[in-house]
Amino acid sequence: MTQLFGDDAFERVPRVLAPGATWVPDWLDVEQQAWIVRRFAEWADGPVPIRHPRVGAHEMSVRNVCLGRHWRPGGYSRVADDVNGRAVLPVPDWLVRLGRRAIAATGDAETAASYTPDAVLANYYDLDAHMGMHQDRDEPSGAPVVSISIGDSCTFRFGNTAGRGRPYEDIRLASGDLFVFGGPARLAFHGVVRIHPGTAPSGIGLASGRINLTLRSTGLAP
Ligand SMILES: O=C(O)CCC(=O)C(=O)O
Ligand SMILES: [Fe+2]
Repeated sequence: MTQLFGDDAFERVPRVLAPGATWVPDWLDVEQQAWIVRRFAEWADGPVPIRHPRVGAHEMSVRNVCLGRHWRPGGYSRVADDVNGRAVLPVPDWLVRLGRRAIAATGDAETAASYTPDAVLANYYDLDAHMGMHQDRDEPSGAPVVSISIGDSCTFRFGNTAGRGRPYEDIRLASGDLFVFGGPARLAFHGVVRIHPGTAPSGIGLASGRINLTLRSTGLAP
Protein backbone atom coordinates (compact mmCIF):
# COMPACT_ATOMS: atom_id res chain seq x y z
CA MET A 1 0.00 0.00 0.00
CA THR A 2 1.49 3.31 -1.07
CA GLN A 3 1.26 6.05 1.52
CA LEU A 4 1.71 9.74 0.89
CA PHE A 5 4.64 9.93 3.29
CA GLY A 6 5.56 6.22 3.31
CA ASP A 7 9.16 5.03 2.97
CA ASP A 8 8.59 4.29 -0.72
CA ALA A 9 8.01 7.93 -1.53
CA PHE A 10 11.55 8.68 -0.41
CA GLU A 11 13.34 5.48 -1.39
CA ARG A 12 12.27 5.18 -5.00
CA VAL A 13 14.84 7.54 -6.49
CA PRO A 14 17.90 6.53 -8.55
CA ARG A 15 20.66 5.35 -6.28
CA VAL A 16 24.16 3.86 -6.40
CA LEU A 17 24.14 1.05 -3.81
CA ALA A 18 27.87 0.40 -4.20
CA PRO A 19 30.38 1.54 -6.83
CA GLY A 20 29.17 -0.06 -10.09
CA ALA A 21 25.70 -1.00 -8.79
CA THR A 22 22.96 1.39 -9.82
CA TRP A 23 19.22 1.17 -9.19
CA VAL A 24 16.89 3.27 -11.36
CA PRO A 25 13.27 2.91 -10.16
CA ASP A 26 10.45 3.35 -12.70
CA TRP A 27 12.81 3.25 -15.65
CA LEU A 28 10.27 1.72 -18.04
CA ASP A 29 6.73 3.04 -18.53
CA VAL A 30 3.63 0.82 -18.48
CA GLU A 31 3.50 0.50 -22.27
CA GLN A 32 7.12 -0.67 -22.43
CA GLN A 33 6.47 -3.13 -19.61
CA ALA A 34 3.40 -4.50 -21.43
CA TRP A 35 5.51 -4.98 -24.57
CA ILE A 36 8.03 -7.04 -22.61
CA VAL A 37 5.24 -9.14 -21.05
CA ARG A 38 3.96 -9.99 -24.55
CA ARG A 39 7.41 -10.81 -25.90
CA PHE A 40 8.14 -12.97 -22.85
CA ALA A 41 5.05 -15.08 -23.61
CA GLU A 42 6.41 -15.71 -27.13
CA TRP A 43 9.89 -16.63 -25.87
CA ALA A 44 8.40 -19.02 -23.31
CA ASP A 45 6.88 -21.05 -26.16
CA GLY A 46 10.23 -21.96 -27.64
CA PRO A 47 12.02 -23.09 -29.81
CA VAL A 48 13.47 -23.99 -26.40
CA PRO A 49 10.47 -23.82 -24.06
CA ILE A 50 10.71 -22.21 -20.65
CA ARG A 51 11.78 -24.65 -17.94
CA HIS A 52 13.03 -24.88 -14.37
CA PRO A 53 16.86 -25.08 -14.65
CA ARG A 54 18.45 -27.91 -12.72
CA VAL A 55 21.48 -27.82 -10.46
CA GLY A 56 22.27 -31.55 -10.31
CA ALA A 57 19.08 -33.17 -9.00
CA HIS A 58 17.77 -29.86 -7.64
CA GLU A 59 15.23 -27.97 -9.73
CA MET A 60 15.34 -24.20 -9.33
CA SER A 61 12.02 -22.62 -8.32
CA VAL A 62 12.36 -19.98 -11.02
CA ARG A 63 11.49 -20.70 -14.65
CA ASN A 64 13.99 -19.61 -17.29
CA VAL A 65 14.17 -19.15 -21.03
CA CYS A 66 17.14 -17.66 -22.88
CA LEU A 67 17.88 -15.59 -25.95
CA GLY A 68 21.15 -15.46 -27.87
CA ARG A 69 22.80 -18.29 -25.96
CA HIS A 70 21.31 -21.03 -23.87
CA TRP A 71 22.24 -20.91 -20.20
CA ARG A 72 22.11 -23.51 -17.51
CA PRO A 73 23.68 -23.29 -14.03
CA GLY A 74 27.40 -23.37 -14.69
CA GLY A 75 27.58 -22.11 -18.25
CA TYR A 76 26.32 -21.27 -21.69
CA SER A 77 25.88 -23.49 -24.71
CA ARG A 78 24.98 -22.97 -28.35
CA VAL A 79 22.09 -25.42 -28.17
CA ALA A 80 19.90 -26.47 -25.24
CA ASP A 81 21.21 -29.98 -24.81
CA ASP A 82 19.61 -30.16 -21.36
CA VAL A 83 16.15 -29.41 -22.86
CA ASN A 84 15.50 -30.32 -26.50
CA GLY A 85 18.80 -29.79 -28.32
CA ARG A 86 17.55 -26.74 -30.20
CA ALA A 87 19.10 -23.28 -30.52
CA VAL A 88 17.40 -20.40 -28.68
CA LEU A 89 16.02 -17.29 -30.38
CA PRO A 90 18.48 -14.47 -31.17
CA VAL A 91 18.70 -11.35 -28.99
CA PRO A 92 16.41 -8.85 -30.76
CA ASP A 93 17.77 -5.44 -31.75
CA TRP A 94 15.36 -3.62 -29.44
CA LEU A 95 16.88 -5.41 -26.45
CA VAL A 96 20.41 -4.47 -27.55
CA ARG A 97 19.25 -0.84 -27.77
CA LEU A 98 17.54 -1.13 -24.39
CA GLY A 99 20.77 -2.48 -22.89
CA ARG A 100 22.72 0.50 -24.22
CA ARG A 101 20.15 2.93 -22.87
CA ALA A 102 20.31 1.14 -19.51
CA ILE A 103 24.08 1.56 -19.24
CA ALA A 104 23.75 5.18 -20.39
CA ALA A 105 21.20 5.72 -17.60
CA THR A 106 23.94 4.87 -15.08
CA GLY A 107 26.08 7.69 -16.51
CA ASP A 108 28.60 5.51 -18.38
CA ALA A 109 28.18 6.76 -21.96
CA GLU A 110 31.42 5.14 -23.13
CA THR A 111 30.48 1.60 -22.08
CA ALA A 112 26.92 2.19 -23.31
CA ALA A 113 28.03 2.97 -26.86
CA SER A 114 29.55 -0.46 -27.49
CA TYR A 115 27.48 -2.61 -25.11
CA THR A 116 26.17 -5.58 -27.09
CA PRO A 117 24.44 -8.24 -25.01
CA ASP A 118 24.76 -11.67 -26.66
CA ALA A 119 22.75 -13.52 -24.01
CA VAL A 120 19.52 -12.67 -22.23
CA LEU A 121 18.22 -14.74 -19.34
CA ALA A 122 14.48 -14.29 -18.98
CA ASN A 123 13.16 -15.54 -15.67
CA TYR A 124 9.63 -15.98 -14.38
CA TYR A 125 9.01 -16.13 -10.63
CA ASP A 126 5.66 -17.41 -9.44
CA LEU A 127 4.61 -16.30 -5.96
CA ASP A 128 6.62 -19.08 -4.28
CA ALA A 129 9.79 -18.73 -6.33
CA HIS A 130 13.03 -17.22 -5.12
CA MET A 131 16.71 -17.23 -6.06
CA GLY A 132 19.49 -17.94 -3.57
CA MET A 133 22.51 -15.69 -3.19
CA HIS A 134 24.91 -16.19 -6.11
CA GLN A 135 27.37 -14.43 -8.38
CA ASP A 136 26.85 -14.11 -12.14
CA ARG A 137 30.19 -15.58 -13.08
CA ASP A 138 29.58 -17.64 -16.19
CA GLU A 139 30.62 -14.71 -18.39
CA PRO A 140 34.37 -14.22 -19.01
CA SER A 141 33.85 -10.56 -19.89
CA GLY A 142 33.66 -7.90 -17.20
CA ALA A 143 30.81 -6.10 -19.00
CA PRO A 144 27.93 -4.96 -16.80
CA VAL A 145 24.78 -7.03 -16.26
CA VAL A 146 21.56 -5.13 -16.96
CA SER A 147 18.53 -6.31 -14.98
CA ILE A 148 14.94 -5.33 -15.75
CA SER A 149 11.99 -6.23 -13.52
CA ILE A 150 8.34 -6.52 -14.60
CA GLY A 151 5.22 -7.53 -12.68
CA ASP A 152 5.00 -8.18 -8.95
CA SER A 153 7.74 -6.55 -6.94
CA CYS A 154 10.34 -8.57 -5.09
CA THR A 155 12.74 -8.22 -2.22
CA PHE A 156 16.11 -8.18 -3.96
CA ARG A 157 19.18 -8.78 -1.84
CA PHE A 158 22.32 -7.04 -3.02
CA GLY A 159 25.43 -8.22 -1.21
CA ASN A 160 29.20 -8.02 -1.42
CA THR A 161 31.84 -9.70 -3.58
CA ALA A 162 33.40 -11.78 -0.76
CA GLY A 163 30.58 -14.15 0.14
CA ARG A 164 26.87 -14.86 0.48
CA GLY A 165 26.52 -13.29 3.90
CA ARG A 166 26.44 -9.79 5.29
CA PRO A 167 26.91 -7.02 4.54
CA TYR A 168 23.96 -6.91 2.17
CA GLU A 169 21.08 -4.58 1.49
CA ASP A 170 17.49 -5.55 0.75
CA ILE A 171 15.68 -3.35 -1.72
CA ARG A 172 12.26 -3.62 -3.29
CA LEU A 173 12.56 -4.01 -7.06
CA ALA A 174 9.25 -3.05 -8.64
CA SER A 175 7.80 -3.27 -12.13
CA GLY A 176 9.76 -1.13 -14.57
CA ASP A 177 12.84 -0.84 -12.35
CA LEU A 178 16.35 -1.07 -13.75
CA PHE A 179 19.32 -2.44 -11.84
CA VAL A 180 22.84 -2.52 -13.33
CA PHE A 181 25.83 -4.28 -11.86
CA GLY A 182 29.17 -3.53 -13.37
CA GLY A 183 32.69 -2.45 -12.46
CA PRO A 184 33.64 -3.37 -8.88
CA ALA A 185 30.08 -4.66 -8.26
CA ARG A 186 30.04 -7.02 -11.25
CA LEU A 187 30.69 -10.09 -9.11
CA ALA A 188 28.64 -9.05 -6.09
CA PHE A 189 26.48 -11.79 -4.61
CA HIS A 190 22.76 -11.18 -5.06
CA GLY A 191 19.46 -13.01 -4.86
CA VAL A 192 15.69 -12.74 -4.79
CA VAL A 193 14.32 -13.34 -1.31
CA ARG A 194 10.60 -13.22 -2.04
CA ILE A 195 7.91 -12.06 -4.41
CA HIS A 196 5.19 -9.73 -3.13
CA PRO A 197 1.79 -10.83 -4.46
CA GLY A 198 -0.65 -8.32 -5.90
CA THR A 199 1.93 -5.56 -6.35
CA ALA A 200 2.10 -5.47 -10.17
CA PRO A 201 0.67 -2.37 -11.83
CA SER A 202 -2.52 -2.89 -13.82
CA GLY A 203 -2.27 -2.54 -17.58
CA ILE A 204 0.89 -4.57 -18.17
CA GLY A 205 -0.92 -7.83 -18.86
CA LEU A 206 0.73 -9.89 -16.14
CA ALA A 207 -1.76 -10.93 -13.49
CA SER A 208 0.63 -12.56 -11.07
CA GLY A 209 4.32 -13.23 -10.61
CA ARG A 210 7.46 -11.48 -11.74
CA ILE A 211 9.51 -11.39 -14.93
CA ASN A 212 13.18 -10.51 -14.75
CA LEU A 213 15.45 -10.04 -17.76
CA THR A 214 19.21 -9.97 -17.38
CA LEU A 215 21.21 -8.80 -20.37
CA ARG A 216 24.77 -10.04 -20.56
CA SER A 217 27.67 -9.38 -22.86
CA THR A 218 29.43 -12.68 -22.22
CA GLY A 219 32.77 -12.27 -23.97
CA LEU A 220 32.45 -15.88 -25.20
CA ALA A 221 33.46 -16.77 -28.75
CA PRO A 222 30.57 -16.36 -31.24
O1 LIG B 1 15.51 -11.81 -10.67
C1 LIG B 1 16.42 -11.04 -10.40
O2 LIG B 1 16.23 -9.87 -10.06
C2 LIG B 1 17.85 -11.52 -10.43
C3 LIG B 1 18.06 -12.66 -11.40
C4 LIG B 1 19.45 -13.17 -11.32
O3 LIG B 1 20.18 -12.88 -10.43
C5 LIG B 1 19.96 -14.04 -12.40
O4 LIG B 1 19.20 -14.41 -13.31
O5 LIG B 1 21.15 -14.37 -12.35
FE1 LIG C 1 22.22 -13.31 -10.94
